[in-house]
Amino acid sequence: MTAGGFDGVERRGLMFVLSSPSGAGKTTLSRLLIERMPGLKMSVSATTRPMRPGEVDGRDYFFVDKLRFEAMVAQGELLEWATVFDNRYGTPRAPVETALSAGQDVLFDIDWQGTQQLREKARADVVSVFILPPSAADLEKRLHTRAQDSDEVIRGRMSRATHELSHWAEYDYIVVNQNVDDAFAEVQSILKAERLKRERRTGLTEFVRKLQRQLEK
Ligand SMILES: Nc1nc2c(ncn2[C@@H]2O[C@H](COP(=O)(O)OP(=O)(O)O)[C@@H](O)[C@H]2O)c(=O)[nH]1
Ligand SMILES: Nc1ncnc2c1ncn2[C@@H]1O[C@H](COP(=O)(O)OP(=O)(O)O)[C@@H](O)[C@H]1O
Repeated sequence: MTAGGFDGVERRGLMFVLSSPSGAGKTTLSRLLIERMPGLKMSVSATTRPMRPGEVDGRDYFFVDKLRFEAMVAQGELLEWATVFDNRYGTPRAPVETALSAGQDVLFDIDWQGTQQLREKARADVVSVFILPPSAADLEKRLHTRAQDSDEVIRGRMSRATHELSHWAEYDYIVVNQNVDDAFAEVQSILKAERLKRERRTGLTEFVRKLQRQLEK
């Protein structure tokens, strides 16, 4: 898992995880990150939930039926998986491994159960961010303005928010998404700083040795 650093120092790729109660803004922030941060690739999950208007199969999710999902689990094709809102969600393993070994970082929009599983598998390579809404009223308003779920589904998502929220302390960073631009700038700073962590920069010894040789001349 060696990535070419932007400054010429080799480093390991990282797994950048965003989680939040539904409606807090993970999808919005993920899209901005993918658009604006070179070297970052989205992990597209498989799900058994129905497609929402505007979603595209293979871009937003791989929409599969229960049988196909079970087969993916049985064949070890998923890096992690969980049941959320009575639907199954899971991360296909192969694209993540390919991206990391090609020197890219991978972005995950997954829940706390998936984050725990990734952490168990690759603690040193996981950087996790929990996104909070500014208030419960804002969260509900956002779920309504997204206008993609029925009132009943929205009620379900609101009541699950309390449970999701209870996992905030398991995350490395907490960002309050009041204003999208500010929240994006914060998430972007986290990624930029994490890319510079010494332990991840496997090429540092060689880089510094080269500098020393140049200085000794
Ligand atoms: N563990 C796990 N959770 C996932 C995965 N994909 C999506 N999720 C989570 O499932 C939850 C529901 O996602 P979704 O139905 O798209 O609704 P959203 O919360 O409005 O984005 C969110 O908390 C996602 O982060 C996955 O591959 N694994
Ligand atoms: N800071 C914000 N202020 C106002 N609306 C927002 C903000 N961030 C996201 N939204 C809107 O809230 C809704 C839910 O956001 P989304 O990114 O789909 O959340 P999640 O992926 O966490 O469920 C969307 O309609 C989105 O445009």
